[in-house]
Amino acid sequence: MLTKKKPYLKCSFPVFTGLRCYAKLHRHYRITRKKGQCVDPEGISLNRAACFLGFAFGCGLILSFADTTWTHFGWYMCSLSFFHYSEYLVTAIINPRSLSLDSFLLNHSVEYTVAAISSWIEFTVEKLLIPEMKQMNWLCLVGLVMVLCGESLRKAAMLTAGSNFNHIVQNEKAQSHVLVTTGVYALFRHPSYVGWFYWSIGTQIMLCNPICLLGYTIASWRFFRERIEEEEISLIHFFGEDYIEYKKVVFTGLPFISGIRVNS
Ligand SMILES: C[S@@+](CC[C@H](N)C(=O)[O-])C[C@H]1O[C@@H](n2cnc3c(N)ncnc32)[C@H](O)[C@@H]1O
Repeated sequence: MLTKKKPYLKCSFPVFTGLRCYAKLHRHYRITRKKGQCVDPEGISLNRAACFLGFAFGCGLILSFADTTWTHFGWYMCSLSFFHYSEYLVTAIINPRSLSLDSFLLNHSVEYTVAAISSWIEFTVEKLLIPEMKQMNWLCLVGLVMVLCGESLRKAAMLTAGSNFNHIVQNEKAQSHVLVTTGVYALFRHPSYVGWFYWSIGTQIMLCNPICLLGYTIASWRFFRERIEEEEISLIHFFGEDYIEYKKVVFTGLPFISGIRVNS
């Protein structure tokens, strides 16, 4: 008799592939060390990070399609792992010279890690105590749309800025650095920050996490306000009048953030 395959079993492919890659890599690393050969720690860490993200994405897919009440957490796992993986991938396309393990943005800051862990704790505690709170499908869908739009805007900004985009704000102008004012940069002065801001809030709406939603909104708003001011000092220093003119006509894109004040 033919038995129907469970749909979520199809999604287990990335999980097993991720695990197999990780195991192979670990074996290779042990053998190389045993033989006293030179190992490339950065390369090993890169592969580990990529395998880990593939594994997390696969687990997220399984949860999303399985018959469970953890579906929205599955969406969240897919969004988070895709975001970090694609940060590395797009950096590899636009600015390979700056590519490193940090391009995954996994070790962004202690605050970022604490924020992520807090959201997992809030989700689990509320799910156990008030399970119906986590079943507001329409709200989770709003969060998912915010995540998808935020992600697309951020990646569009990175692709538009090309080699002028760097995860580390530059204080010295490279010869090749030019001012970008087209595409999504004609809509917002800081499109990648706008995308990241709404993406991070969207993840908490998707998880129906009221405490983290408030915390994420305040913390990321403050973070981007400071970062934009710092970045604009450098940009004015690099591009002078051209940036001041650009600043006059294009809004930052973030609510109540106007960037550095310029006395004219
Ligand atoms: C992480 S990227 C963020 C770019 C921009 N703030 C955004 O949100 O899309 C930071 C780097 O982009 C550069 N940058 C920011 N705006 C730029 C623009 N309009 N044209 C060229 N480079 C820019 C800065 O010099 C900095 O090194």
